[in-house]
Amino acid sequence: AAKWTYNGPDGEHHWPKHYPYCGGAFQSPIDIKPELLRFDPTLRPIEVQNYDLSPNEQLTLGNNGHSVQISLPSKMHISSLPHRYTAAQLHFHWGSSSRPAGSEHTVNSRQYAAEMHVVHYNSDKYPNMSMAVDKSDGLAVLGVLIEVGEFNPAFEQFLRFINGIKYRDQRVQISGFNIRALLPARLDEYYRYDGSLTTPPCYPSVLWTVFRNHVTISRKQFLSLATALFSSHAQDSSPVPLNGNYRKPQLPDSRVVLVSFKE
Ligand SMILES: NS(=O)(=O)c1c(F)c(F)c(S(=O)(=O)CCO)c(N[C@H]2CCc3ccccc32)c1F
Ligand SMILES: [Zn+2]
Repeated sequence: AAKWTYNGPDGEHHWPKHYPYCGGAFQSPIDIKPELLRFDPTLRPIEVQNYDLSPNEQLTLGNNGHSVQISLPSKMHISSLPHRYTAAQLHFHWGSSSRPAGSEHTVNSRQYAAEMHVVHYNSDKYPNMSMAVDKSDGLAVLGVLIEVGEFNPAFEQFLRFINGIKYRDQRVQISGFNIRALLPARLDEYYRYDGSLTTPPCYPSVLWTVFRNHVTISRKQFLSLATALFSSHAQDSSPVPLNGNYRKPQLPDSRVVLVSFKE
């Protein structure tokens, strides 16, 4: 696979050269703006199962060079969609210490400090992520907007280990914790649209759910996310900081964004 970055000669404007879907339709993220919205009374609250993991379970926290990710056990799933969507991993997109604006989705052009994505695949139809990732009904991603504010104890459950994965391909085992606590309180208020992976290969395979309400992390927590990691390997002579790992909003084309709430 060709290497890709968020800036420079391999940055997002060059992605379509090696990853044609990145230049195609139904791309994510988008700017969620009023003229795209349509209230849909049939949109039910999101229901997640088995997100409250025991501390006796182990999760892999890793730096994959593009983001910090946590692998998730397959008992975790979304039960309120037409098919069962089984959790695969969660990861983040963020800005930098000098520019704490790094969410991928924007709301009325407002960019948040960061964004969390919980990636699930349609396990009713596909045996694993790899088989689902390029299918139009393959993936469902939960998006959570993150703002700097109150300290967030749930985020601390993995942030306190971040210095163990400073470099690309480093991984550590961490104890399970309540992944539901990373989500906002209200799972009944969200934006819904058909979109894509926001990284190469940008397959248009994602049913996006972006929650209306953001969560907060403290400035110290944001700075550890935004300054601890490198996209380069530990032995590389010139370390490359990992920040600003967000794709810019894509053209909505004729897409409608369904909304589960009225005001
Ligand atoms: N914003 S996003 O939700 O579109 C999205 C990412 F932004 C992102 F960085 C990753 S990744 O795996 O950490 C690195 C590049 O694939 C994935 N990973 C997905 C895509 C392919 C794949 C295969 C197995 C497990 C997870 C993923 C992703 F779905
Ligand atoms: Zn993502």
